[in-house]
Amino acid sequence: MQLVRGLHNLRPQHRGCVATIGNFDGVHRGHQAILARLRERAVELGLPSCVVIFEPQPREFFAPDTAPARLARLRDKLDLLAAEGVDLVLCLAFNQRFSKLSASEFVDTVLIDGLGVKHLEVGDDFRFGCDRIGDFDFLQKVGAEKGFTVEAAQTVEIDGFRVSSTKVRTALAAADFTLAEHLLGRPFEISGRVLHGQKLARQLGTPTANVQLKRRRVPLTGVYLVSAQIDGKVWPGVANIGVRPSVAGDGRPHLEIHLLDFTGDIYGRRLTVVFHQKLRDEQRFASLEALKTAIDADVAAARAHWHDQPLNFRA
Ligand SMILES: Cc1cc2nc3c(=O)[nH]c(=O)nc-3n(C[C@H](O)[C@H](O)[C@H](O)COP(=O)(O)O)c2cc1C
Ligand SMILES: Nc1ncnc2c1ncn2[C@@H]1O[C@H](COP(=O)(O)OP(=O)(O)OP(=O)(O)O)[C@@H](O)[C@H]1O
Repeated sequence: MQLVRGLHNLRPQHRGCVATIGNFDGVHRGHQAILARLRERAVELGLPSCVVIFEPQPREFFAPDTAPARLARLRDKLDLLAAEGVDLVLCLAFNQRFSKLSASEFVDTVLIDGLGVKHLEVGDDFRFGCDRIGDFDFLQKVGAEKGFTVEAAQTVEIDGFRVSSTKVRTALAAADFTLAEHLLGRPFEISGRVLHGQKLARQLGTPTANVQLKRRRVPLTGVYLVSAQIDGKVWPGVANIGVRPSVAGDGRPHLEIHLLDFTGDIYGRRLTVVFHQKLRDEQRFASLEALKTAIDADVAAARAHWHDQPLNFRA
């Protein structure tokens, strides 16, 4: 899969494709259904498939303080799109100028002049352009004039509600990992590189791996039973994700994992953390001793859980 950043980096060989547009945060089962259709159309027409995404996502541009947390990093999104058989990702900078494009200008600039789109696949509720008039009917009309076809994918529902990134966030906030997995079509996970922490954890008696989080907002906080994959091997553990109110922090969220009975050095390595169950909310403790007592209890709870339910027997 090829990644092209910005219209100016498109080359003549990128013209003529089947495309879809959206945030694709989490690449959930609704997204997967659209991507399957995209793949089918690409094969039928003998053209490459292209997904147009935005960085930042439009809501992050318009309302940076209230935009929801991302479910996945850009890098994860690209990996997931590649796994869905996408040939090309066009990543457009959503900036002031871009936000002012009308639906017609968007079609001309991106779809016609940029990509030479022959077929467009969209969700039934898809809308775009500063005037928000860029919906399915509009696209069909313009497509007929400018020489591309448009198809609206049927809404993917699970248990009677539409699958959406928003719904996955709600499931995560409620620590409903079974529902999140159902919506995503895979368990919810966060991956990142292991960084050096403040080395306080050792003092607290519980060594932790600090996983780099690049964003200021996370879709879940608290203490969780987790499993972590390192170099293809899976370890049971317990993790805290949050701002660590008991220690002078930088106000940014941190993900710290204590892997049970693990002793290796994993600084700099990539860790993938799967969340299984919430133990408690993150708390502000008055002293390090109180924090240590709570963490010891979390580790004991994790030990008991993973003893009763070893990882390889988990459904
Ligand atoms: C299982 C577990 C639970 C934790 N719970 C909390 C908590 O409730 N409140 C808090 O402020 N920090 C909590 N922490 C984070 C600790 O404050 C953190 O591990 C400690 O500051 C060490 O940081 P360092 O690795 O950067 O040295 C928790 C950590 C772990 C591993
Ligand atoms: N459940 C679904 N069924 C069919 N199409 C969907 C579904 N969810 C999203 N899509 C479509 O996938 C494309 C990308 O969706 P996008 O990521 O922008 O929205 P979303 O998943 O609904 O997220 P949010 O909850 O943030 O609105 C759009 O064309 C959208 O209409």
